[in-house]
Amino acid sequence: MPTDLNALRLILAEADCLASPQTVEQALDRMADEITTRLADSNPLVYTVMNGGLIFAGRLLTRLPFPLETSYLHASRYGHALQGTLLDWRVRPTQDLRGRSVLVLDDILDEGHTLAAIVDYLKNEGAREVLTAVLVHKNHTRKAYPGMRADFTGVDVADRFLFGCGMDYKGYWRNAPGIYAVKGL
Ligand SMILES: O=P(O)(O)OC[C@H]1O[C@H](OP(=O)(O)OP(=O)(O)O)[C@H](O)[C@@H]1O
Ligand code: HPA
Repeated sequence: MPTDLNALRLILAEADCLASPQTVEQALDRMADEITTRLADSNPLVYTVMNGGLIFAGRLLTRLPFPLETSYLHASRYGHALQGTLLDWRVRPTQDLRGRSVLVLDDILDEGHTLAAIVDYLKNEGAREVLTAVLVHKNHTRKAYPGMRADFTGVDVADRFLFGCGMDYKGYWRNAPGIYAVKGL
């Protein structure tokens, strides 16, 4: 079936904006300051979690004024679905992690199973410390463990289905510049 582009345009037009592009910019500036304070002298290896972390990482990394290395990994639990299932590792890290400080960047901590599995994996590979940064923390009590939070968070938002700034609605609108909730979801 051909993609219904007008239906996709309507999704954005009717969505609730939970964080404006300006709010996102301010959150990125604050996160960059916090991460710089914590990691400027640690020579970190910074992993972007594909695909959702791509836009967040691109916007954050140029704000970090210290030496670091970048790489990516790909783990997916949702595909284009609105609910998560088992984590599917598509690209695992290949670098030597022994003794390294590692920072993981992703768009959202929703239930947290994705980040929890990635952190476990990186620690098992010998990382000295693994820190996490997400643009969005979704407020609810269904986390992988009670009280789970990333080390660095951009904005806390309501328990809705979100898109924009890397988060997709059925594969679309990762490119939307703010953080939006689908009407009725
Ligand atoms: O906290 P959780 O409930 O585990 O969900 C968060 C994860 O879900 C999304 O990835 P997704 O599986 O949709 O893959 P994608 O990044 O390729 O869209 C998002 O980018 C996070 O990685
Ligand atoms: O609310 C969401 N939107 C898009 N992708 C996601 N992955 C986990 N939660 C979400």
